[in-house]
Amino acid sequence: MIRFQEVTRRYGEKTALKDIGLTLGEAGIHGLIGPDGAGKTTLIKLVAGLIHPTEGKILREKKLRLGYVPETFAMYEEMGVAENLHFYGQLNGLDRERRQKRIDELLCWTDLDRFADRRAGSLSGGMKQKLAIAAAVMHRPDLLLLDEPTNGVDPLSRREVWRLIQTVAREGTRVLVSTQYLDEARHCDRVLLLHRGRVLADEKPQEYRQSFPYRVWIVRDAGGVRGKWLSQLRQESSVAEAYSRGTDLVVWSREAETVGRMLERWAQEEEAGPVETGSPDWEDVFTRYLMEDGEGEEKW
Ligand SMILES: Nc1ncnc2c1ncn2[C@@H]1O[C@H](COP(=O)(O)OP(=O)(O)OP(=O)(O)O)[C@@H](O)[C@H]1O
Repeated sequence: MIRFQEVTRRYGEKTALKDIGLTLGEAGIHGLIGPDGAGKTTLIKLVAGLIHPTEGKILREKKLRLGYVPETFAMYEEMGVAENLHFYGQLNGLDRERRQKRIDELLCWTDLDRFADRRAGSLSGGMKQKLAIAAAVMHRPDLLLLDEPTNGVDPLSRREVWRLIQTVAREGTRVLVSTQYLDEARHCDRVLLLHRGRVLADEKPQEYRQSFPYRVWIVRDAGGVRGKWLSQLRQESSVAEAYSRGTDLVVWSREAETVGRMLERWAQEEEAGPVETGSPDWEDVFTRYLMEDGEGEEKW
């Protein structure tokens, strides 16, 4: 277990994390979600012990073995895939026999066995991340830290990377993983939402969804009327939020009947629609917290 006690971390004048009190390291996957600059990397580096709090304390379980996958690819690009793993195994003190056995296991597990001799620098984004994860779990850590492991990875490889993370967690390694992809919350057992260096919430994914306080309306194919409707909707007291998603218009309201009837009428008049009522998606669920924190327009 790792406990943060009123931890503040500054870089010069800039406060990256403010008064953080939290406990990390439960079994399973703990996701870390927040917009650019929220403080995710700073939090992970503090857990890893790579940087230290400016104020406050971090209490860490003794003899905690950590694995760390940083935001930027940290393997030796000129070395082969298996060669990189040998190197990490050596660093972690595995003797030759145990190292070879573990590397065979990891190559097979990541489907990188066909590429064992390939230069690490020539791998695709997804394969690079799989190699980085294999190197980080070489010594079977108690806690694996991953800083945006799916950033810039194509959607199919993202699924592969999550499959690996889930296997690591099932085998008993606790995982702390940051992401900018909100829908990846569904892979986590718990999600910590960071914004401007503060923790806004730390709950199970289903709890976020269940506590969403608004009914959601979606006007499909609202292309031509979006701009006009958005400005009208934002003046309506019964509308909590209205925004465009692709060619759709999304509206949140506590008074769903009034808003629903109004949207239906508009859609008929302007030949837009259909108008549907739906459940909030991950963007709705997390944007609500940013909005309540006084920032409606912040980009994820
Ligand atoms: N070395 C540094 N010197 C000065 N400011 C920094 C430094 N590292 C981070 N910051 C600032 O601290 C804040 C938090 O940064 P951090 O990298 O932890 O956020 P993040 O959530 O990981 O964002 P990103 O997804 O952009 O990496 C940001 O405003 C950032 O500009």
